[in-house]
Amino acid sequence: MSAPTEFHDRMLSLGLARVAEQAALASASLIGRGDEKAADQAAVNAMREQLNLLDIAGVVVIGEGERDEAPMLFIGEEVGTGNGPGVDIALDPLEGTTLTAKDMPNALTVIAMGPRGSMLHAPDVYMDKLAIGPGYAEGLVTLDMAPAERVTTLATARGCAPSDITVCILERPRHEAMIAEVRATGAAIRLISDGDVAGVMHCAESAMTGIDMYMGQGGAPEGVLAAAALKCMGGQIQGRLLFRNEDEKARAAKAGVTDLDRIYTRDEMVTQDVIFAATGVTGGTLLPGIKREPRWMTSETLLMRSKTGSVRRMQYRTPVA
Ligand SMILES: O=P(O)(O)OC[C@H]1O[C@](O)(COP(=O)(O)O)[C@@H](O)[C@@H]1O
Ligand SMILES: [Mn+2]
Repeated sequence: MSAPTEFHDRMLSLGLARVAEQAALASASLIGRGDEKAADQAAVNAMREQLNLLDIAGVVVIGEGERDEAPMLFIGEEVGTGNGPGVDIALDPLEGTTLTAKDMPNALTVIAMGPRGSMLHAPDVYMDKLAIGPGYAEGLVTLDMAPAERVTTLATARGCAPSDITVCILERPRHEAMIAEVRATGAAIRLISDGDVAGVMHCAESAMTGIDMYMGQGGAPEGVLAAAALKCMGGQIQGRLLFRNEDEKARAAKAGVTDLDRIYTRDEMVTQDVIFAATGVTGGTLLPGIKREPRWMTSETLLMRSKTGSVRRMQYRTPVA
């Protein structure tokens, strides 16, 4: 028998799915109610409660923020019973709080777990991201390329025209120039209002989602979570932290990040094998949302392991009390 402190990813994966599931079910009654904070809080509470049932000595490395701003699931919080392997946890209890409040597609609950030291301790700043799906040469497209070059390079590798490529981008004023440049190549753009973890994951399932590439600036924590997802699903992501002021640089220093200009690859953001779970809150391209019926609630969860590349879709149904 191996040591109890080893990271048993097979055994822990069902527990992780339960954490994502319960967070999603808890926020279900707040879908479309216009209250982002309440929806987020419900997911946070449920996620924390479930995490604390797991036999792990977990530390939140990507969480709700720093201790002084987040009372629960703050960065550095210890979770789990303490009886079990030491693990790092990255989570976003409700990725797409606004999507949930407005009942718009692709809100997810997201959690990843790996051995201690397996994930980049990204501070809560922005990150410039670029992602493509599996099957391409490593480093085919890079953040150093201009947006148009990324598109034409991907099209050439795929043997298609740029007009056959669809790029997913967050609709923000800061992306106006990027959007114009990508459009000038002839490529299509799927603009999303929120939810770039899902945006990146869409690249790994382009046949299902129609998305070939993701680019633009979003949350750094979401970048690490997306890297964990792609490590399981296949596909590439690069990220570069962005700092708007000295305070943000100080946060990076506090998190142990010293090289501020570095471009991180997927395997530099997530350096060891991880497990990843995401449950659909509102219905989307990758996952259906929570279904509420008079007697039942039903959820669907993607549960994935990077070690094997296995992807499970788990439907869960529970009676409504
Ligand atoms: O809204 P901003 O400041 O552009 O930030 C973008 C980030 O916010 C989100 O759209 C939503 O995140 P939350 O729902 O967790 O707040 C992320 O997917 C994305 O990375
Ligand atoms: Mn988020």
